[in-house]
Amino acid sequence: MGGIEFLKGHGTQNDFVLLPDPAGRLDLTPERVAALCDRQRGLGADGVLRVVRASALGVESDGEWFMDYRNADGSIAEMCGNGVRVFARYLVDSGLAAQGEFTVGSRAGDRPVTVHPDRSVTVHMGPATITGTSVTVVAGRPFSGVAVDVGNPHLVSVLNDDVAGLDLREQPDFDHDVFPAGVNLEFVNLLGDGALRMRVHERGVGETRACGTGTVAAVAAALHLAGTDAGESTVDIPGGRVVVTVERGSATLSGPAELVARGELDEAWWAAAGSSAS
Ligand SMILES: N[C@@H](CCC[C@H](N)C(=O)O)C(=O)O
Repeated sequence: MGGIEFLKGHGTQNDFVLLPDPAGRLDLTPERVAALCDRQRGLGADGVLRVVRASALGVESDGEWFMDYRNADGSIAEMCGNGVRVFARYLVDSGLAAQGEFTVGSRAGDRPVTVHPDRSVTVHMGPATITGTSVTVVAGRPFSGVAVDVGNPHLVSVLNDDVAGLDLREQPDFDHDVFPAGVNLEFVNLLGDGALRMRVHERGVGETRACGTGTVAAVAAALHLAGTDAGESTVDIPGGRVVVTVERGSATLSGPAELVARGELDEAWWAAAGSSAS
């Protein structure tokens, strides 16, 4: 077997290892994902994007390519908004898709994307659905929030205090009856004129510097609390800025997507990573 190709990329500093695997041959175990994403014993990333043909997985999609997304802990998630942008960037830069509009398959369904000449990418994120309310507890402090489904689960809490003051190093508590499969937790300040500032604690990762589905959830929740279901916002996250539009039944996410490096994984490391925390 030849070496296993990888790339490293990020969207507003939500960073990913990309594994081109058109025919779906890689044995991508949770252990290998966790080892790749480990910032000491691996390459380091918030998640892995396996680039595989939808037909190779037998997945129904209008797009040729399927984003097989994994969280840093090895768990599988339905959708990753920043990941789709980086995935689309890779397809265009590698000549696997033409710049402009095309569709990427994901576990949450097809996601039409537009890759712009300035290297930014817009993703049609599907509906952001308000599903109720719940509470999260951060370092002993309860915060009520709005639950939002963006293909994956979110709980958005709007704070009066600056979100910069939150300690998100530990997993915040949440209601496991409401979120049996876990939840991404967004903490938001309203900046006026619809602009938001956000920090996020991601399911399966921990605090990250950006979360695309999280920014869509945050805007949908802010609009809901303001008594409406449509609007456009900038969202400032630690890793940069994205623009989100929400309409009834659909949302878009626009922001940068960069590729940083490409190389080959060491075969002995890959083999050992499949079985234990090497
Ligand atoms: N960073 C992503 C979301 C990745 C999945 C999430 N951690 C989950 O488990 O649902 C994004 O940009 O949307």
